[in-house]
Amino acid sequence: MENKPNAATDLTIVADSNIASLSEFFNNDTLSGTTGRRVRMIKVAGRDIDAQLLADTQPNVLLIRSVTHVNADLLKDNDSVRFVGSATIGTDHVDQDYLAARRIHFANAAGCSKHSVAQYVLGAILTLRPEYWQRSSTPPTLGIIGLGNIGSTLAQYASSLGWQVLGYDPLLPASNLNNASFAQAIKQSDVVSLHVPLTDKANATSAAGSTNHSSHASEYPTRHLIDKNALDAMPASTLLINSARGPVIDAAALQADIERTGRQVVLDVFEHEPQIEEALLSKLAIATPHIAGYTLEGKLRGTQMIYDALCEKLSISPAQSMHQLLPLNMFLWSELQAHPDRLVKFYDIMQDDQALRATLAEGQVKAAAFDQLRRDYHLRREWQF
Ligand SMILES: NC(=O)c1ccc[n+]([C@@H]2O[C@H](COP(=O)([O-])OP(=O)(O)OC[C@H]3O[C@@H](n4cnc5c(N)ncnc54)[C@H](O)[C@@H]3O)[C@@H](O)[C@H]2O)c1
Ligand SMILES: O=C(O)[C@H](O)[C@H](O)COP(=O)(O)O
Repeated sequence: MENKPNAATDLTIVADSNIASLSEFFNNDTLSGTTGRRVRMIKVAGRDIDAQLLADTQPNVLLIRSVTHVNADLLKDNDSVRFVGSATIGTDHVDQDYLAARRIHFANAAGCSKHSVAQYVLGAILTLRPEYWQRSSTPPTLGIIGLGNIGSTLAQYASSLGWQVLGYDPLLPASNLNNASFAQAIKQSDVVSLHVPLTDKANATSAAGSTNHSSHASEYPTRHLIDKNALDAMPASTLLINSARGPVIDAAALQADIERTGRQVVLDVFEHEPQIEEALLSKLAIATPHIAGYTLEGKLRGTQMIYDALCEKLSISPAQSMHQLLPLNMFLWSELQAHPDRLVKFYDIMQDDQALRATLAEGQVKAAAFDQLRRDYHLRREWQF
C-alpha cells in the first residue's frame, strides 16, 4: 500500500549538489526505517543555500560542504532545521556554538579524506622532487604542522618511504611523531606540509568589538600561522605545501617570499579562494583548485558519515553503504611503493595544475571558474594503504 505522507515524520532536505551520491544515500528507502517516512530532496549549489531558500523550502535537514556558511545569518529566521551535516573534515564554515545554542544537531566527516589528502601531498612532493623515491643514507626531512587525521596519516606514508619526520602540534602531547617545535619544523625540513584547521585567537576582540569565543577560537591560532616571520625563518630551498585552509598562509607575505627566495610552493587552498590572482598563481610550482580530498573514496566516506549521523539522530539503522557504490579498487600502496614510476601515472597532479591555470582570464582565476573545476572534477581513486 502506498505510504500516506505523514507530516510528522516526513523529511525535507536541502543539500549541496556537490555532495557525492546524495540520492543513493538520502531517499524514502534509506531513511524510512519502519516509519514510512517520505523524503523531499532539494539539491542546489552550495553557495546558493541562503536564508531565502530556507524560508521558501522549510527544510528539516541541511547537508552542506565547505562553501556554505552556517551561522546566525543563515538560520536566525528559520525554525525548521533540526540537523546540519557537513560532508567535510573542516568545520570553519560552521558556527557550532550557535547550532548548539539552538539545539540543532551537527555532524561533520572527520577523517573522511585523510588518505586522499596525504596521497595528494606525496604526489606533489614526488612530482617536484622525484629523487626522494630513492632510499638514501641521507633521507629527506618532512616537517608536518598539525598531527591529526591527515598529518599523522602523511607521517605513516613518509616513514614507509624511509623519510625523517619533524612533527609539530601544540595541542597534542609530545611523542615520537610530535617531536619538534614550530621553529625546528620550519627551519630543519626539506619539505613543510600544513595540516591544521583554520582557527583564530581565543578571546580576541575584533575590530567590531566582538570577542571571539567561537568553536574556531584557539590559544594556538592558525590564521596566518605562516607569515613573513615564519617564511623568513624557512630556508629558501624548503618546499612549502598547503592543503589545509588558504588563510593559514599570509598570501601577500608568501608572494613576496617567493619573489625573494624562488621557493617552491604547492597550494591546493588559497587565502582568497575561489578567486586567485595571477600574480600569485604564476609564482607557484603547483596549484590545484581545492581538490586534495577529491577521491571517490574520500567523498563517498564523507556522505556515508553524515548519513550515518542522520540515521542515528532518527533512531533508524543505516540502510546504505558506500561499499555498494565503489567500483573495485586495485591500487595498492605496497605496489606503488615498489614501482614509484606508477605514482605519477596513477595521479598526474600537473594535469590539475594545468587545468587551473587554463582558466586564467583578465589576470585572475574567477570564482565561477574555480567552482566549476571542483564541480566537474573527475574524482581520483585512493591507494589502498
Ligand atoms: N584541501 C583539502 O581538500 C582538504 C581536505 C580535508 C581537510 N582539509 C583541511 O585540513 C585540516 C586538517 O584536517 P585533519 O583531518 O588532519 O584535521 P584534525 O582535526 O584531525 O587535525 C588537525 C590537527 O591540527 C592541530 N592543530 C591545531 N592548531 C594547531 C597549530 N596552531 N599548530 C599545529 N597544529 C595545530 C590539532 O591539534 C589537530 O591535531 C582540516 O581542518 C581542513 O581544513 C583540507
Ligand atoms: O575540509 C574538507 O573536507 C575539504 O577541504 C573539502 O574539500 C571541503 O569541502 P568542499 O569545499 O570540497 O565542499
